[in-house]
Amino acid sequence: MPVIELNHISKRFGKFLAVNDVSFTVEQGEFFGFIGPNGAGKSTTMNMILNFIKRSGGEIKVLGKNVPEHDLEVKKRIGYVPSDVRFYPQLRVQDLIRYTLDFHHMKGDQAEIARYCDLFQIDVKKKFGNLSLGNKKKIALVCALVHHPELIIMDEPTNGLDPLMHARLFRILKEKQKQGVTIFLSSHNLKEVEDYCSKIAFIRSGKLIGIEDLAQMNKKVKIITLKGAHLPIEQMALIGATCIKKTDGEARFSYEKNLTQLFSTLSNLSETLDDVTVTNRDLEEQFMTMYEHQEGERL
Ligand SMILES: Nc1ncnc2c1ncn2[C@@H]1O[C@H](COP(=O)(O)OP(=O)(O)OP(=O)(O)O)[C@@H](O)[C@H]1O
Repeated sequence: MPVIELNHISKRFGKFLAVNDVSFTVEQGEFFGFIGPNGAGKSTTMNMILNFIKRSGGEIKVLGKNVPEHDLEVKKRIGYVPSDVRFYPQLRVQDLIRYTLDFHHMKGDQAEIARYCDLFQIDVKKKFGNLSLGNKKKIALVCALVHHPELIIMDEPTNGLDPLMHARLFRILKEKQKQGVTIFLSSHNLKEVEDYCSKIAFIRSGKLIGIEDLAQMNKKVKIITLKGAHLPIEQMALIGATCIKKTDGEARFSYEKNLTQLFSTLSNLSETLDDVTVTNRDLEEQFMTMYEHQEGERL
């Protein structure tokens, strides 16, 4: 069952088209990544999914319900972690957690809350305004979890978290996913997206430029590195090498075709090469390939 359905959604700020005809679907239980460079339209898209801002066009369904018609009903079933966490600074953490539960008309599972606070090393007596950036983020994470949401939407959730807290957060998220919770993660930390997401949507200048199944994506494209005094760049380009980068004594390129042809060409050149390595393309390579040469880049 789809948990998020975006159909040709767009958002204009005056004349500026921040999100342009974006459509995709997130299925129940998926760990879904949403990535793109700064200003690509990620937060704007999430703000429309959450009905924090009105869309200019298109249709949105969350948990099978039309947004904004079922706004409150849908919001009660979502946990949200904003990139910039803002709560009333005078409130103590324990009160923030209580107010979150009140909003959801829930008492909350005290043992579970204690476990989260313990895992994230949270002092519930402290005032929110006195917390560090990472500790503020942890409060937002706990508030996004305590009401047992069916969908968790996170905008840069690990910004400010130390590596231990980072690992603990993803342990909790994996547990949630096993229970059938859907996780929508927008992050510039490509390693975490690669480690945890199974599907990724790529956005650029407001437009969706691809949706990839991560397991397929990484196997499909190989990254080849050649070392040697005379590098056969022209021959490689002729047999289908792309994104060729050459530095002194080293050439690196992407290769999507049949490896047999590559290896047979390289074996004829073996005397001029010192080393050849073949690896699966990782998400960072994919990101660089997709975004390095943006046409009409907007700033
Ligand atoms: N309220 C607004 N008024 C005018 N322009 C806006 C508004 N909100 C966002 N924008 C613009 O829309 C574009 C998309 O912004 P958005 O915050 O969605 O990007 P993002 O992909 O989340 O970027 P980042 O990775 O830097 O957080 C940007 O050019 C931004 O300046």
